[in-house]
Amino acid sequence: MQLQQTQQQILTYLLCDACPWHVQQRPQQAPKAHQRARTAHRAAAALVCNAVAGTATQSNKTPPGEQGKNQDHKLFDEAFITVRSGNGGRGEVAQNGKGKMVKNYKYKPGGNMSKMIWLPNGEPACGANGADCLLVADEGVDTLLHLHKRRMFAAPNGANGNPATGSSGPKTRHRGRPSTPPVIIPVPLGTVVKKKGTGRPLGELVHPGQQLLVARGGQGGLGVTSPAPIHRQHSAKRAERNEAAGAEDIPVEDTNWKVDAHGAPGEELSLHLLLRVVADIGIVGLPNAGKSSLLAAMTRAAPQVAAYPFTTLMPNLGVMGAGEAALGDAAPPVLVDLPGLIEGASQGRGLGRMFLRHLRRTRAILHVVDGAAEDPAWDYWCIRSELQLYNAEYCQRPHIVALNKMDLEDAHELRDDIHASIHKASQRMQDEAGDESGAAPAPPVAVLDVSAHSGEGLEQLSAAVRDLVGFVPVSSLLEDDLSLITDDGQLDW
Ligand SMILES: Nc1nc2c(ncn2[C@@H]2O[C@H](COP(=O)(O)OP(=O)(O)OP(=O)(O)O)[C@@H](O)[C@H]2O)c(=O)[nH]1
Ligand SMILES: [Mg+2]
Repeated sequence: MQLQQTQQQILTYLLCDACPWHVQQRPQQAPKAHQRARTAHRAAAALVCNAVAGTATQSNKTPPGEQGKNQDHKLFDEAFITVRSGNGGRGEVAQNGKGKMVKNYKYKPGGNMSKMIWLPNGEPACGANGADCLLVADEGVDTLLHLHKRRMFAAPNGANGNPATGSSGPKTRHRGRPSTPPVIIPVPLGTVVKKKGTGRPLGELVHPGQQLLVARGGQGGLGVTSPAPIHRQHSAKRAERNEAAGAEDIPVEDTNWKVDAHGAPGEELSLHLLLRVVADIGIVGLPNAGKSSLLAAMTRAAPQVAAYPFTTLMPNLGVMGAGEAALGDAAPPVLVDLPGLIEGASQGRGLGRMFLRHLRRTRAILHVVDGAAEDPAWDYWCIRSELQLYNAEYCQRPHIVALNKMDLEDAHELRDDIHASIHKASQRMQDEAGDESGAAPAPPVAVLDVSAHSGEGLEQLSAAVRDLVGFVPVSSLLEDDLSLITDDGQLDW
């Protein structure tokens, strides 16, 4: 209280006319300069007050509550970058069609070879095409975070046709247009690329190794030869004739042939990249239900696990059966562990809406419920309602309920009751949706007792997940289903 009063007194003094600094900084003639000085003076006053109060001045850019916090979870699925492809290299400009006399390095005294030989000029060399900029779907990249560190990607220019004109490219001549290696920007699977500003979708990368050419390198210039000297003689003679006849000669110099040697410029554009994770199964549940623990137990993924809510802040991907012998022809199911959802998630509470959109490309859902919670059926109902509110289609996808932490005694004893109440909650949701004549949410395909710690029920769960993935026909997983870009070129977000 005392401190606040002192602060207030200092501020009042510094802003009043009695403050000598303030009076000095008040020139009568320049109102704008005075305004600037006054703003600076106020800032200085606030600084002094804060220094007296012992509080550090906080940057305006970061909200006070978020200082020092890791903001990766807000940035991982969106990035803005600028790409620039290389300019085409200059084509070689040969000065005349004649060759030149050069030393014959095979000459030997006493032999029948001449010391100098005539070397005809070769075809002038073309410039190389500028390098392209490509986005490539890379399985080793999970997020767009790396694109926040580097936002500008400029590809190198093509080499000039004539190595003597300072080009750093290939030194071979007359061998066609050499190519310049492209700049490759790795992005995670499921990245949608839009043009910044217009929002026009340029494409999306959903399959490993898929490439999207976002900026094409400029074409290299052509190798050209200057017009033969005879043409120059003609124009000189014409000028002489005109002069003798007293007519004005307008020299017409044809320089167009040089234009062909110029390389085309590259292009530059700004891109908006958005990520929607590509996975077969989305793992959802309340915080601390054991979603990450189950992912770690079922796959080789090593997500962070801790006994506090919101340990997971970004989706974690895991591949079931990675490294095991190939299971027939079917691709191993990919699981994505999403951050915990809470009541009101569909309205944006917790990390809600930020992550619910990552279920967009999943085929089925693994709903993890903490079996040792106070009311597991309510937990189940709460998350199902949020999914229904966010996107009713999510609730129509097939889902498995994994009752986790069944190694704990409380949960084990009540398992039958929990099963019954979960089925009841599911039935209630279907009835409610039926009353409102909306699309009915699907009942659970299976309710399984598991424990990520003891390993109980994990085999059955893995088998059920595989069956579930097989249950959605592979043909429906073709590009059309994964694509967020509709046939008329719009983004179905
Ligand atoms: N006893 C027991 N504890 C478990 C089991 N599975 C997870 N836990 C514990 O539950 C706590 C939460 O586990 P997490 O896997 O981090 O839970 P989560 O659902 O990913 O949590 P968030 O990422 O915060 O949403 C940790 O302390 C785990 O050790 C289980 O099967 N049995
Ligand atoms: Mg987690």
